[in-house]
Amino acid sequence: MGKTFIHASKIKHAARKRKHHSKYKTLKKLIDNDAYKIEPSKPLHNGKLFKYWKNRRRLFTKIDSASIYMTDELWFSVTPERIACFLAKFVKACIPDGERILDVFCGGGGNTIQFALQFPYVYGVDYSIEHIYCTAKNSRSYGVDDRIWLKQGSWKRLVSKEKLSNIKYDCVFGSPPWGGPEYLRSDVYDLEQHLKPMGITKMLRSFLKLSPNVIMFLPRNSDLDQLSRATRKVLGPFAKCKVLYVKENGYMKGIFCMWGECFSNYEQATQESNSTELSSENEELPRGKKGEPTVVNEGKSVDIYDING
Ligand SMILES: C[S@@+](CC[C@H](N)C(=O)[O-])C[C@H]1O[C@@H](n2cnc3c(N)ncnc32)[C@H](O)[C@@H]1O
Repeated sequence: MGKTFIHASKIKHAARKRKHHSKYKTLKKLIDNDAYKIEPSKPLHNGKLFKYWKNRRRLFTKIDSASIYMTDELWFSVTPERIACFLAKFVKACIPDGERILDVFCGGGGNTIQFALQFPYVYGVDYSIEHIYCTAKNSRSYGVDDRIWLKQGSWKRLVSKEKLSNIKYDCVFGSPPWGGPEYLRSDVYDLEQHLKPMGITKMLRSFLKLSPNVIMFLPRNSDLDQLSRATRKVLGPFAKCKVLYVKENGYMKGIFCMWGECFSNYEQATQESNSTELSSENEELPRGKKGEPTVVNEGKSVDIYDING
């Protein structure tokens, strides 16, 4: 299954087998030292991360009952569990027969794990071997490491070398780096300049090489006009991007941007994707009517959901 990937439940074996390769040497060291394991009751040494640590149970609800592994970067990068769970159920509702999901920047496995709870084959890519290790460990704690395959590598390189195209993915998801917590410094987030490792147009093009169904998790202050332009440039003048503003506990967490026919009529899917109450609000809706996914211009439509938690 996915020759270029390592099965998450076999990373120890892979690290031992390829121990002469530098990245596997690092992986072996991490495994041997049980590195990055969180002691949930002990505040972190790094004071700057305290506010993230205080919210640790939002990131992984199993943090008190199972072993969770996090690097410093992951504290502010992992998708909170309720949001990741909502998205995974949403994708399942939109693509009920789907089997294979690719999570391009898998980080600590926040999204990968929730996808694996819904789909039988989930592939995670990240250029940090530490994060690949954390995803493997965390997925084990959630009992889904048998459904996850991982690959370390730079997204640009993997796509240009066509290293991932031997698998037919039903959906490609990515939560790319937003450039750290500073992403809110300006009113509008420039999706061409500040998104890593490439701007929105190139990123969309690269995702679409692998599946017609694409989702990205982007900053809440993303420039929607850039999103429209990228959509039309890559997919043609009549193409649409659905934008779902996601709130947790009344706080706007980010936006899910979706391309692909299966995401066009998602009213039904949002109802199916969340077992708790989902409410739509219009207070921060940029333009459009309450509760309706409204086309606000040629390139995008906007909706807003509050995941009560
Ligand atoms: C926002 S985090 C993803 C968090 C993840 N969704 C989760 O819930 O744990 C972004 C990830 O992208 C990875 N990354 C950054 N640049 C990359 C690149 N060029 N290729 C692959 N991964 C990259 C980082 O190592 C980081 O783990």
